[in-house]
Amino acid sequence: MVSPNPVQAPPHIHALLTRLHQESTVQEEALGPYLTTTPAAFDALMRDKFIALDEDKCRFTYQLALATGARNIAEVGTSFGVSTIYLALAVGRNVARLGGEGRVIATEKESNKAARARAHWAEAGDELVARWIELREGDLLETLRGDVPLLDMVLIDIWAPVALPALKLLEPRMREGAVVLVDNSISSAERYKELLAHLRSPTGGYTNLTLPYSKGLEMSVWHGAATEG
Ligand SMILES: C[S@@+](CC[C@H](N)C(=O)[O-])C[C@H]1O[C@@H](n2cnc3c(N)ncnc32)[C@H](O)[C@@H]1O
Repeated sequence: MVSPNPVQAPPHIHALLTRLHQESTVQEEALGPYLTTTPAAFDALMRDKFIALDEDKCRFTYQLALATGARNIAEVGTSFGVSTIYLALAVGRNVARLGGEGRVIATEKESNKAARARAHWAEAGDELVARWIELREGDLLETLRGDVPLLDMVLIDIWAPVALPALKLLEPRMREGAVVLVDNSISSAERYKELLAHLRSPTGGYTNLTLPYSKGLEMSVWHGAATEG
């Protein structure tokens, strides 16, 4: 028996998510292994690509956000905003259940991608999705420097060189027990090796597990202490 979709949302949001995942999958299959010479060439190649988090991983992320009551989530790498929709749906439900405030801090450096993401969130609707998202446009190593609430969850779905610096930037704002998810921790283990070494170090402040999704999904729990500010 196939497991039902855990995501609770009206039909137009399910239709949107199905369409966006399909577009992303078709693009990635056409892309093949992407080897480019320079970071600039890589950025140019990726400027019109989704590279969305896989649908099953998005559903897991949504479930995890509900289970942990996550109300403040940082998304490191937003692109056209697919995984963001799942995070926003979960944050909205958690705020309705637990009270208080909550938001998904989304991050995207490409302005065309940020515009497409905003259009997708508008299509999903303000009530359930758009109102829960604060998109920070620009290099996230700058945009995440200030005004970060105490975080319950961090989703890292980003080009490898930015991943560890982004996590280190956010660690002082992560609550004890915050969950960090990193996509492609098996397939990109070499590119992510510094990040994974940090997450897996016995003295790094995390307990860590590699989830056996296609290409891997790293799930780490932070046991360090957030600092004020
Ligand atoms: C793998 S995609 C994110 C996919 C998204 N999580 C989803 O499921 O739809 C990574 C995105 O991070 C963006 N990015 C890469 N480096 C960045 C940086 N330094 N600051 C902000 N965004 C960056 C890229 O432009 C790209 O759109």
